Amino acid sequence: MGGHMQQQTTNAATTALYDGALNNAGPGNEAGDAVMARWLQSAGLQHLGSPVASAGVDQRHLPNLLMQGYGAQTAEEKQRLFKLMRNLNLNGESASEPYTPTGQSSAAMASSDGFYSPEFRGDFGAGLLDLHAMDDTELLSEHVISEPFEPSPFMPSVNQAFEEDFSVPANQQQRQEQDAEPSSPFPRGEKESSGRENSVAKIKVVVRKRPLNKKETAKKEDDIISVSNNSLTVHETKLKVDLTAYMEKHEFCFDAVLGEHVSNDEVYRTTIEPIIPTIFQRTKATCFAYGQTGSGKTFTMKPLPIRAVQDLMRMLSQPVYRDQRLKLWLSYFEIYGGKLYDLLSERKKLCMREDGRQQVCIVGLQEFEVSDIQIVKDFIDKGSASRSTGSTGANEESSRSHAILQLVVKKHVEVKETRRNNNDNNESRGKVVGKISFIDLAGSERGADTTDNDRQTRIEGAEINKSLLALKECIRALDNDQLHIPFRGSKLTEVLRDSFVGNSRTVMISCISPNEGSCEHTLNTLRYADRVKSLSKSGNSKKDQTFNPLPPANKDVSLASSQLASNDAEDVFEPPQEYNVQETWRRVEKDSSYSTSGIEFKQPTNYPSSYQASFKEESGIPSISMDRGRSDTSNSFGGSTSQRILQSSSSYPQDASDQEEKVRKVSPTRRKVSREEKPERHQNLSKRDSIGASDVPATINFRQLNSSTTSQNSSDAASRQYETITEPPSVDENISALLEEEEALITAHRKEIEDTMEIVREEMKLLAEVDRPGSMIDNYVTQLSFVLSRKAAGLVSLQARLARFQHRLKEQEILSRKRVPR
Ligand SMILES: Nc1ncnc2c1ncn2[C@@H]1O[C@H](COP(=O)(O)OP(=O)(O)OP(=O)(O)O)[C@@H](O)[C@H]1O
Repeated sequence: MGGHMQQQTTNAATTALYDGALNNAGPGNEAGDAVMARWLQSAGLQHLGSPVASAGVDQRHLPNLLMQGYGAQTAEEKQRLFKLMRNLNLNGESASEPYTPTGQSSAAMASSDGFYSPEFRGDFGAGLLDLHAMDDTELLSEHVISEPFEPSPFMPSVNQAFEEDFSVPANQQQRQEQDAEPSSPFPRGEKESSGRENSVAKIKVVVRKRPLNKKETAKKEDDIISVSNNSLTVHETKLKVDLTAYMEKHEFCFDAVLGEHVSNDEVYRTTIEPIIPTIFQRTKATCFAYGQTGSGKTFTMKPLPIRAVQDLMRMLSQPVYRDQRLKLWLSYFEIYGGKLYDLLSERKKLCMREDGRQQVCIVGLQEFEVSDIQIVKDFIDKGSASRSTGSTGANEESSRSHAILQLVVKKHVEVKETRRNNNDNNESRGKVVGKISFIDLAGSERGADTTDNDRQTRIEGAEINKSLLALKECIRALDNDQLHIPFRGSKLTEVLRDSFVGNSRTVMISCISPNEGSCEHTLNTLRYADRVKSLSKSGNSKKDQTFNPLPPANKDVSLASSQLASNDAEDVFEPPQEYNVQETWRRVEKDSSYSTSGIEFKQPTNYPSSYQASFKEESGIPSISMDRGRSDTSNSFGGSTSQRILQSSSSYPQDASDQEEKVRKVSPTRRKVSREEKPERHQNLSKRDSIGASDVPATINFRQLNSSTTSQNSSDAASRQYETITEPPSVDENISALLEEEEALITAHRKEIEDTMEIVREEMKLLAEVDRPGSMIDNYVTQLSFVLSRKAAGLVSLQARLARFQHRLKEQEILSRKRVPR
C-alpha cells in the first residue's frame, strides 16, 4: 500500500518533472535536437526522434522519456534507450554542465526525495532500475556475474520470462492497464514490486483443465469447459421451474488458462520456470495445486519439482554459485489431520517449533542433498507412496493430506567432524539462500466431506477446509504487504510461515475437471482461484470490497476464531487441574451416579469482553480484529463452549437437538441467484457468485446470530447473552481445538499410566513394609489413604478430559451434519 502510494507520487513527480523539462526546453535548442536525433538513430530508436525533437528535449530528459515510457513501445526499446543513456554517460559525471532542474521539477524532486534523487546524484541507472523494478537477476548478470550463464533450454533469460508473462495478457483488466501504458514491458503487479525486487509477479493464478477421463467418456458426459487464451467459460446446465433446461455461462479470467492439451512441460514453463532465478535472491516461492479430487493436482505437481531441480542444478553448476558453495536440499512431508509426517522417513511424526527468531523449524524433518535428477525422482516416488491416500468416487488414489515438497538452496557451512557426529542433521545445516515449496493440496471438496462420512473423514475435511481458508487469507495479506500475516490460521500456513514474510512468490495452479458432473466443484475451485486473484493488490481492489463473499468483519471473526482455535487453545485450555484430593473425593461421593458425561464443570463467570463488545455493535456485525480476537475470545476450547452447553441441558440427546437449532442459526446462508440477475451477472459473474461463499468454509454469521438473539425475550437479557455466547463456533473454527485436545488426551493418558505404575510401586513397597514384623499399622493406613487418593485423582482427571473430548466430538459431529450442503 505504502509502496503503491509512493509509486503514484513518483509517477506524478515524473510527469511534473517531464512537463517542466519540456517547458524549459526552448526552440533555441535545434542543434541539440539534431544531435539527439543522431543519438537515437545510433541506438536504432530513430522513430522516437521526432516527438523528442519536436518537444525540444535534450539528453538530460532521456530519463524522463524512459520513465514516461514515452515513445518506447517494447522492452527491447527501453533497454536500448537505457543503454544509450549509459553510453552517453548520463550519470552526470561528465556532463558538460550540471543539470539544473526547473522550479517545477525541483519541486517534484523534493516531493519524491529519495526516489528520484539517485538519477540526479549520479546514479541514474539505479534509479531507473528502481522505477521499473528490473529484475535482480539482470543486475546480477550485468554487474555481479562475470561469467555468463549457459542458456537453459527450459529457462529463458529473465527478460524473456517477462516477455512471456507479458505476452500472455493476464486478464481483461491487465489488458486495460497495458492499453493505458503501452510502453510498459512489465506485467501487472510486477511494476509494483518495490525497488530491486524480482519482477516476477508476486502472485500468479493459473488454471489447468484436464481432459475427460475414460469413465466420464463412457458415461457420455459433456465437456462443459471452453478455454480461450487466458479465460474460460463454464457452461452450466440448469433447470427452470417448469423443468426446461437452460444454459448458464460462467466466465473467468486468470493469469493463464491451460487447456486439456497442454503438456506438463508447458505447465512448468508457465508457472515455475520464471521463478527459478529468484530462488537465488533470497526468495521463498510457493506453488500449490488446488482443486477437487481427481482434477489433476498430483498429475500436475509431480513433475514440477523434477524440472525445477534440473534448472536449479544447472544454475548451481555455474561457477558463480559453485564458488559460493551453494547446495540444494530436498525434504518431503505431509500435513494430515493437522499433524506433520515425514514422507521420506517412514512417516515419522514431526514437530513444528518456532525458534527465538520466530523461524519455523520442523524438528526431525530429514533433508537430503540433491545431486542428480534420478535421486529426486526416487524421493518423490518414495514420498508419494507413503502419502495418506484413500479411494473416492472420483479418484481411486485420492490424497487426503497436503503434501509439501521443499527444495532449499543453502550456502554450505562447514561443520566440524565432531559436531557432525553428534548430530546428523547438522550436515544439512547451512544458510538458506532461497526456497521453493511445492504443495499438492488435499482435494478441496473434502471440506464438504462432513455430512456422509465417518468421523475421521469429517475431521480431515474440516481441517482441510480450515487450511484452505487460512491459505487464502495469508495470500491476501501477503499481497497487500500487511504487517500481520495470519499464518497461524492453520498448520499448513504455519509451516509455510517463512514463505509469507519477506521476498516471496506464489503460484496457484487450480486444477479443474471438465465433466458436467463436476460442475459445482469446478465452479467452487474457480471462485476460490478468482478470489485469490482478486485479493491481489495488483488486481481490482474494489472487487474485494464489492463482491466480498463475507463482510470483512465477519471474515475477520471467522479467521480470528480459527486462529483462536489453533493457537490459543493452549492459553484458553484449563490445564489438568491440580485436584485437591479431598475435594475430588467429596465430588465423587456426592455424585454417586458419576459418569464421564455427567461430570460437573466450572461455570465461567466472565464472558470474553470482545464478544460482548461485538454483539453490542448496532450494525450487528462484529468488528473483532484478528489480534483482538486472538487475545481472549476463544470459546472453542477449555470447556467453555462445550461445558456451557453441557450445563444448560439435562441430558445429551436433548442437548444435541438444542444445538442443532443453534447450528442452523449460525450456518452460512446460501445465496440464491434469481433468474433476473443472470444477464448482468456474466461480466463479473465470478465475483458475484462468490457471494455464495461456497468456497469459503462455514463461518459464524454474526448478523444472524445477533438478530436471533435480539428477537428473544428482551427481559431475559442475561440468558440471551448467554445463549449468544454459547453458540458453538462452526466446525472449521474449532477443529484445531479438537485436534489439540485429542493430542492432549493421549498425552494425559500416557502420563496417567506412568503415574499409576509409580503408585503401584509405592503400594508394593507399603505392603512389603506392613508385612514386616512390628510394622506400624497407622502409618500404613495413612500412607495407603494418600496413595489411593492420588490414584483416584489421576483417574478423575483423565476421565474429565475424556468426557470433554467425547463431548467435543459429538459437538463437532452435530455441527458438521448441520452444515449447509454444497
Ligand atoms: N492433464 C491431465 N492429462 C491426462 N490425465 C490427467 C490429467 N490430469 C489428471 N489426469 C489423470 O486423472 C487422474 C486423477 O488425477 P490426480 O490423481 O492428479 O488427481 P488429484 O487432483 O491429485 O486427486 P486427489 O485430490 O484425489 O489426490 C489420474 O489418473 C491422472 O493421471
